[in-house]
Amino acid sequence: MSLHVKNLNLTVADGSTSRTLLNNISFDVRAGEVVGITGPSGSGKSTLLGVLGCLQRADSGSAVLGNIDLTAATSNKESAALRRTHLGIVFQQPNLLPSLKVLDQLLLIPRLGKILPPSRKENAKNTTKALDLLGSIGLGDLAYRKVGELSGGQQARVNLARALMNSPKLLLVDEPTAALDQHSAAEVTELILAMAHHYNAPTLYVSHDIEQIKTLDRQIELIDGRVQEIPSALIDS
Ligand SMILES: Nc1ncnc2c1ncn2[C@@H]1O[C@H](COP(=O)(O)OP(=O)(O)OP(=O)(O)O)[C@@H](O)[C@H]1O
Repeated sequence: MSLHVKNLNLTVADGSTSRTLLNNISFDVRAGEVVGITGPSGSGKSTLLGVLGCLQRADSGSAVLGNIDLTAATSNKESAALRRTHLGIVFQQPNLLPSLKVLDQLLLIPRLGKILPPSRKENAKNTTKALDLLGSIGLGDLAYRKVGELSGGQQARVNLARALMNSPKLLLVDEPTAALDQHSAAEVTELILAMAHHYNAPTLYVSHDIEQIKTLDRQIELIDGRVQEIPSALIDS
């Protein structure tokens, strides 16, 4: 399914005046397409991801994923349910639990929002899924290692695998490579592209790292909360 963002606006109070963070933002992302979002610091990139990730509400406009309106949630509970069922979010700070094994870190995801522990059958199914996922991102051998013992690049992969545990229909990625060297950054970006294509999930990838952004399917620039789309010919030059 594709993402259609239409006329998103968000203005917040800023002392005695107000500040427009999102200014009539409209764009589409096709299923499986990875769109890089660049722009100066403070231009609204993380705010946009926050609105699409149901972490923040826009004042007006819509973001429709397939036939699901991500901006329609009216309570935190509804927003959390949308995130659990439809969204994969990769934050810059993974906030992984260092003492947990990699596999157990992933198995926390299907438990979110549930009171009862999973049945034996559910647990077996989730474990198979998590191990498959870890295998597909090159961490199969580390499933039983503690997260805190992994390198930064490996933790970034766990962060991605965790976001994919619910087979998201939209993937939102905020500065996934900021703490990585160029080699690890390129590997993580390649994986994000591969996974977005594999899950056919429209993906937004916010970054200041122009080397990584250049490898994505398309690029959008935000300036003062407004979209400026860059034609691919310019990205190549
Ligand atoms: N709730 C809020 N109230 C007031 N100002 C806010 C609020 N949320 C964000 N801002 C401000 O809005 C601007 C946009 O923030 P945002 O984090 O979206 O920018 P960004 O483009 O992601 O920046 P960076 O590249 O530095 O991460 C910033 O100046 C920020 O301080």
